[in-house]
Amino acid sequence: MIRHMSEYDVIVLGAGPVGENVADRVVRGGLSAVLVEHELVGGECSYWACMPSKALLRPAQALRAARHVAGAAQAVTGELDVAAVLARRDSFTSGWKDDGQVEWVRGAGIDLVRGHGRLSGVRQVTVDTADGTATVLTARHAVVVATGSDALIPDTEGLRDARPWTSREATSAERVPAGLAIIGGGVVATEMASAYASLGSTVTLVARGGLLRGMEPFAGDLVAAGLRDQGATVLLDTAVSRVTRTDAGVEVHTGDGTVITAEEVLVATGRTPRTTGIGLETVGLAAGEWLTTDDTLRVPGHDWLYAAGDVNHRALLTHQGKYQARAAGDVIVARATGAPVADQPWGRHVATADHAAVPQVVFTDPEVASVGLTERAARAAGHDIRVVDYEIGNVAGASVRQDGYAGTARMIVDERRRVLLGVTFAGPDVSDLLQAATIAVVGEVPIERLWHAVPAYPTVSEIWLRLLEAYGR
Ligand SMILES: Cc1cc2nc3c(=O)[nH]c(=O)nc-3n(C[C@H](O)[C@H](O)[C@H](O)COP(=O)(O)OP(=O)(O)OC[C@H]3O[C@@H](n4cnc5c(N)ncnc54)[C@H](O)[C@@H]3O)c2cc1C
Ligand SMILES: NC(=O)c1ccc[n+]([C@@H]2O[C@H](COP(=O)([O-])OP(=O)(O)OC[C@H]3O[C@@H](n4cnc5c(N)ncnc54)[C@H](O)[C@@H]3O)[C@@H](O)[C@H]2O)c1
Repeated sequence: MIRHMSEYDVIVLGAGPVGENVADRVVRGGLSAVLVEHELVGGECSYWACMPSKALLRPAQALRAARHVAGAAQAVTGELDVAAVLARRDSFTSGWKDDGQVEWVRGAGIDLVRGHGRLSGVRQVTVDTADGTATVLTARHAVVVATGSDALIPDTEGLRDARPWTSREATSAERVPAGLAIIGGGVVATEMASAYASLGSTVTLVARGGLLRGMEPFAGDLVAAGLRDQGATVLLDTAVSRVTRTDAGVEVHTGDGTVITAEEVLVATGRTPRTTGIGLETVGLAAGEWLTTDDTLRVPGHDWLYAAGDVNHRALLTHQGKYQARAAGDVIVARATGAPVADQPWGRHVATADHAAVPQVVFTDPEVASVGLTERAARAAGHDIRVVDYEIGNVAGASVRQDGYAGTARMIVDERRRVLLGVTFAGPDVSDLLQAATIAVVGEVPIERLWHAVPAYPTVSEIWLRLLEAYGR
């Protein structure tokens, strides 16, 4: 039954961090916008991803930091209070209630329709609600798909029947399993291995290759060593052949005949797009695929359809999705009002950084912070590069920060243009070094000018000076 029909300038399907930001930009630009959400306003990031995962990791990181500073270490006489860690995590997810975010949406002048949204034609979305009624929304200008992604569960024998944890269960668990087997070697696997090992679980991580494969190889090596220091077992280059649930928990069988027994198994093998059941076929697009866009986040061949955030597979990160949201929201307003469109590289209406400068932090211990190209990616792209490495522990600020500081920094210099193509830091507390690197890469700051960006003494940021000295003047 059709209950209601409404018209808006812009319809945004999915009220995760990306959808919220698209709608906000649209309204700020003077157009009307409606968000359609079938679960919690705030999306994966707020309730089952970024925030709860970081909340699970931070207390142990703070404890280890104190243990690595003589004087402070003597004051640490107890262990983590697991109940307090879980309670603090719950405060970040607001107990999995979205009242606060709904209030923000209302305050921002955005309408919200709750229910499952699906395209039902050009510039039209039908929202099926729990009471069996449907609301038909039409958009004067644009529909933005910001439905995000789900955990991918591979076709490994027995895995689905074993009722594995995905990132959702790992980030929202109310108790810590005695043993946790983790399949995967990426960001979710390494972060959750660190969190659960610190919380007292016996963790076995099984990676079919190395760890953090898209990053510089030293990052994965340092993270593997860190996880082992935290008591986790890390099995590299190991395939999982079969998983079974038993009365006692789970058994994970590897290709070489090893059987790992644990209470739970976490599958952390990447993501799959939420593009099934959203009516893409009604406008000639395939369901179940990532949505391809141009740099203004518009789907080619459909001048009214945009896709932002995880669902377009450009960069599966909250901050990068929100960056896309700002470009998409603003360009929709510009196109609707006839204002000039700045779609040249690095213009206001394009997400150029998705190709050249995606910053990412892996919140393991040590942390990994990277932006731009790795050595491998730069060579594959045909750049004439020089690779400059420096041990961060040799920097005065690092030695003061932590006894026995171990970490590595690498910058990739484009030798032709003498600018940075990429930077990676791996070491304790390196996350906040990243924005300087991002500015250097995005700003294409010449090496000669970087010498004038003097890092304060004695901060870990002096790594910049050491990298420049290692490169030479
Ligand atoms: C464990 C984990 C940790 C992470 N940590 C970080 C981190 O530290 N930093 C970082 O930058 N990124 C992190 N990420 C990635 C980050 O969570 C995503 O990049 C981000 O959530 C993507 O935002 P989005 O708005 O595109 O999608 P989502 O957050 O998935 O939001 C999509 C929304 O759309 C709704 N929706 C979907 N389909 C429909 C429909 N048909 N009708 C109505 N509503 C619908 C969903 O319910 C959801 O609310 C992490 C991911 C995981 C899994
Ligand atoms: N701190 C952060 O920024 C953060 C934290 C968590 C997640 N995320 C985002 O969430 C996304 C998902 O993370 P993820 O760790 O699930 O994905 P990922 O792509 O980082 O890693 C997937 C891992 O699973 C392995 N894998 C894939 N298929 C497999 C199979 N069939 N069998 C065994 N292993 C297999 C891969 O080799 C890889 O090691 C990432 O793209 C990341 O950007 C970000």
